[in-house]
Amino acid sequence: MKLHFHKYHGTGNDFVMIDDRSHAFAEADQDRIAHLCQRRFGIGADGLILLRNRPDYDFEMVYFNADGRPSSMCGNGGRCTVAFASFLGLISKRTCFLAVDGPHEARVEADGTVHLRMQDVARPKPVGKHDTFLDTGSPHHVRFLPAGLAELNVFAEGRTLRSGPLYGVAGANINFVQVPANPAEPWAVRTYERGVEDETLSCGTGVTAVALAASERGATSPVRLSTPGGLLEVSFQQRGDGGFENVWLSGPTKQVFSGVVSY
Ligand SMILES: N[C@@H](CCC[C@H](N)C(=O)O)C(=O)O
Repeated sequence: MKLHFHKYHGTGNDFVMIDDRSHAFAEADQDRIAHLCQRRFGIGADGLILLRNRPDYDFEMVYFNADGRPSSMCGNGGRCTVAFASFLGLISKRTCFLAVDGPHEARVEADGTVHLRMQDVARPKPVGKHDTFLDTGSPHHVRFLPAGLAELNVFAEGRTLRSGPLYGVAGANINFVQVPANPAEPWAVRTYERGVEDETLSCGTGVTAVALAASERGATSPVRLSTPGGLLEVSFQQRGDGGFENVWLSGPTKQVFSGVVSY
């Protein structure tokens, strides 16, 4: 059998994108999804996304991590799926689609910039002097560092925290942030992603968590965040109960190539 696919990235977080409006893709075959995401034996990606028809919405996004398992929300993947829907001619500038964490509004610009509305987020939960937990559609641990982000072994430190007693078997994504001298400057972020089990170049729900947590350390909306894969921006409003609403994640998307794979 032959599978047509497109490859997208959002600030270096890359995805195999499949037009599955016919619902023909065998999503239960997790070994196959993992194989397609392998960087040497497959196409190579941090995750695989199915774009499907969904009554009452423009489309549905179904997300799998590189390990082949379905997971929680992927912010960069959501932005790339909006760009893909625009490429397919399913939407014009504005859309409302369904993802695993509920409905999302989004806007796409002619240059591929996508603005994605995230779900409201509950008040950050401190889990240490420099550490906070937030669920921005996916679970995120945020660790603030005074310095040394560039030299940090994100793989080793992230893997230890991800599988530690705080998060159990389900685990969490681990974000390391360097506090800028001026809170208006970009906040530098590196993320260890569960389900990829490695550092990725960028994580959308991760930078969203960082921006909201950084607001308790002097950052004001919109917060700019620099990842190894590029710049993202998060805007938001804080609620009276310490949670956040009207949360938007914005940044570039790119279709890298298209192809056909035999399996
Ligand atoms: N890269 C994503 C997050 C994808 C989900 C994550 N790996 C998990 O399983 O929690 C993003 O851009 O948000």
